[in-house]
Amino acid sequence: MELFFKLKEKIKEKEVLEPWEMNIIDENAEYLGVKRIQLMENAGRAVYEEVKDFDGKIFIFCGTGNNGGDGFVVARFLGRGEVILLGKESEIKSYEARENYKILKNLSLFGSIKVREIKSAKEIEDVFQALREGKSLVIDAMLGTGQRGELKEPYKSVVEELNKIKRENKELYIVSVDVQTGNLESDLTVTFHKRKSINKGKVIVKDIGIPKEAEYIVGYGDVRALKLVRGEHKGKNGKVLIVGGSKDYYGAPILSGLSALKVSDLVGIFSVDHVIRKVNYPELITYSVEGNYLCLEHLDYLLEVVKKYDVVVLGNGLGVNEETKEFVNSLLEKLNKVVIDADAIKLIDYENFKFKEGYVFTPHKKEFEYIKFELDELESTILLKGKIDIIFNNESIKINKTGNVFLTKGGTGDILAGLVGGLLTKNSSFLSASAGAFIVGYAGDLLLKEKSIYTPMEVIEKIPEVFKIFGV
Ligand SMILES: NC(=O)C1=CN([C@@H]2O[C@H](COP(=O)(O)OP(=O)(O)OC[C@H]3O[C@@H](n4cnc5c(N)ncnc54)[C@H](O)[C@@H]3O)[C@@H](O)[C@H]2O)[C@@H](O)CC1
Ligand SMILES: [K+]
Repeated sequence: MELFFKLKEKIKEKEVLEPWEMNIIDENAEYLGVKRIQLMENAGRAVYEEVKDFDGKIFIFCGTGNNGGDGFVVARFLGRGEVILLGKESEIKSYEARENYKILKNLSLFGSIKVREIKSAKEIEDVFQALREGKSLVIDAMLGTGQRGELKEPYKSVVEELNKIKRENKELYIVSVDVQTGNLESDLTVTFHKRKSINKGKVIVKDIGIPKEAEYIVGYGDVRALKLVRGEHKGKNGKVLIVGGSKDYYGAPILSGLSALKVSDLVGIFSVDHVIRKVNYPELITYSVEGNYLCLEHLDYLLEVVKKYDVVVLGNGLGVNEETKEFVNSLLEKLNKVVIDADAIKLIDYENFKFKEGYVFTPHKKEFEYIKFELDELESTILLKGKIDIIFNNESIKINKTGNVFLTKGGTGDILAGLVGGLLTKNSSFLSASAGAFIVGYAGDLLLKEKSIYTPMEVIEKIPEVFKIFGV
């Protein structure tokens, strides 16, 4: 942890977050044990505090996601107003939002709070009419950080109509919860934790009890943020080429390859024939060259093969010969997306090396000492493996605490490198490294609950279960 604190001090804290980054932080706050319903309560209350003195009509427009959930809480605190749910109760997505909606329905018996469910904007012409005249407040709890792409109906028409009315009636105030829905022209946005990149106009940032630590821990938020196609639609993931192995080591590249297969459509292994002869998995495509170690004379063929792949995983079982060193350095000059593991880390000529953004280094403590870098120029991501893994680059840093002592055995590093390679085909270096470390550690933790000893192959076979647990 000492190194983590040292690095963290030098990496500038983010002032503004992308919506997807905030989604990860929300989920990782939950991973740390902060209940989502607590955060929703605080979020709703924070908005209420800003609007409680309003003395006109109040309409609370709520979506079926958690932004809508915040809106339900605002309504409860206000104790009055008309809640318009853009959808049906059965479409409310989370347990937390549903619970808060149920409360409103109970309260609506007493009449101060009204609740309506709509399918289309046409059904609330009377509401729009009421908004055209006199003083009123609209709480926009339609969509939050989960909104993607163009607005769909009924959101699109509701936002268009509200914008139109807003231009006609100067006494209509619109307050957005967390972020504006689409291009809604709100007067104020009350956002949570930190400012979001999509916030526009006047913004107030409110603390809702998300701990700062949630920004620095890897959790299932990272796993769920992955772009990864699973199940029957598989075929849209990437292609990974494992480059490693030598006359002395053949197991390492095979483990990397089998692990990469769990998240990729196609995995190839490029190695010396001694290794390729041992690959008896038909799922792995093989490219064989003569010799004991990979060296410069194999480079032209490799560069031809590489064209068919998205990511290279380089290093496992390569050996540390002088001729392999030239091979590694010449190869890296030509490649942009590479997981650099094991021996490759030791072979890089750091004096003449560019830390490209698409590189992920996966050293353990000893290998880490070889890497010579200036932190502010470090565009590549380093995943330093240990009891607690540290994942960092010049912009971000996190720690991962999944995993147990049995994962320090041979083989696990190869599995991690292969998995990160598979993820890197479609995801950023930092997210691939973070989620990869979490998944392999978690797979090991699941196994440890079942038995006292387990093998690397069992870790690989556990990977799909980890995805299933976290709904990926
Ligand atoms: N996750 C958490 O821990 C917390 C979340 N909070 C609130 O939850 C919000 C995020 O919640 P969600 O992730 O549920 O996201 P949203 O509330 O933004 O809802 C996302 C849903 O809306 C739909 N949608 C997405 N894009 C759309 C589009 N273009 N047109 C129409 N519908 C669209 C999709 O069905 C998607 O599932 C935050 O902005 C914040 O307000 C707060 O309650 C604080 C705690
Ligand atoms: K909103």
